[in-house]
Amino acid sequence: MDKSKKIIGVIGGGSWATALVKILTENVEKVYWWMRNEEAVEHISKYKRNLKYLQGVELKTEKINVSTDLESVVTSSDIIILATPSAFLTSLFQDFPIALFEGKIVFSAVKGIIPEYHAIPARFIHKTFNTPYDDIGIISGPCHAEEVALERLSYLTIVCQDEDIADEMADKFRTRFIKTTTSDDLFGTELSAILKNVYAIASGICAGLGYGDNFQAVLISNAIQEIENFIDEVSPIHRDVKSSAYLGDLLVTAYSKFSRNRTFGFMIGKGYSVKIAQMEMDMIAEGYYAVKSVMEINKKFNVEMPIVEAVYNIIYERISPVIEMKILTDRLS
Ligand SMILES: NC(=O)C1=CN([C@@H]2O[C@H](COP(=O)(O)OP(=O)(O)OC[C@H]3O[C@@H](n4cnc5c(N)ncnc54)[C@H](O)[C@@H]3O)[C@@H](O)[C@H]2O)C=CC1
Ligand SMILES: O=C(CO)COP(=O)(O)O
Repeated sequence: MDKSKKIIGVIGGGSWATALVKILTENVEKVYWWMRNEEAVEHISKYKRNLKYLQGVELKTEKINVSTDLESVVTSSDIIILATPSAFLTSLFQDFPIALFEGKIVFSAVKGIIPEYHAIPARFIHKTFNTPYDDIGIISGPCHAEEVALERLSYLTIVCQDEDIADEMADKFRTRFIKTTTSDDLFGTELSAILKNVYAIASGICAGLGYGDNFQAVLISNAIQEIENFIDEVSPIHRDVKSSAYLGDLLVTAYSKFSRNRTFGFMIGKGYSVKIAQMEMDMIAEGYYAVKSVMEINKKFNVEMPIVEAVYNIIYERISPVIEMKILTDRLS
């Protein structure tokens, strides 16, 4: 098939899916787009805007085929991009005729762990759709949907072990406000993108507790070391964690006012309960689920991860953030 003719389908109706559709319609003639909410579909068709997410973005609806029919979006597309929060993936595909995924390339833009299996999206895709790892890709940052909406210059890292597929997707996402780089580090990039959400929660908690910039710098320096130690242990290949997909994504999430994970952590640092913080945000902080799964996965690898442990203890063991962060300060260097 002519590379440029491959049709893309985006699965998800939130901010990130909306941003990805916006970018794609700069380059391609047709994008299929699935979302759950019929009202949101009608709103897009009528007003060219997503009802609840990135409402400021005027979408090129003449290029978008949006619907709530998941089977038809998958069937119509050659490349499927998953862009829902990780916690909804299992139920979404529970009764789906998996054979429809045969021969499809599947990308994940999800930065979370599927909680039921403690599985990263690449593994979920491989196991659920029988997609070979060479046909699985990752779209990573550093990139916040809100800045894409504003067309502020952003960089995406497109990851696939098959170099041709990575190049092809990088072409489709390159626009006047998006630069793209490629990588073949499927597992390392994905794990790093998941872990940085936990560190962004830690950063938010510390900011909420009143720790200053000096401490934040130490926290994030230690965080990138935890990331490096963990991903090198789980997926030992040569990589440079100073690259944007690792360190850059950590920095943007830990410091940006747009980060849901940081905001969630900030509220906890300010004394909100986990439940109230989640209700207040009305958006998903992936790190909430990820920290539990990382603790579980790490039982096998035994990497020293004091920041992950601190966030877990605060969120799941209900240990006071003041006490837990005080203990953490003695474990950082
Ligand atoms: N927003 C961003 O800047 C970026 C987000 N991501 C990742 O993209 C993924 C999606 O995040 P966002 O779009 O930002 O989330 P969001 O919080 O903006 O939207 C959540 C979406 O989940 C949907 N949803 C809620 N309950 C559902 C259910 N039971 N079943 C199916 N869908 C349900 C909502 O309708 C909405 O479409 C996450 O893994 C996130 O880490 C990755 C890079 C950037
Ligand atoms: O992954 C992101 C930026 O690269 C988005 O992070 P948040 O989910 O914390 O907003």
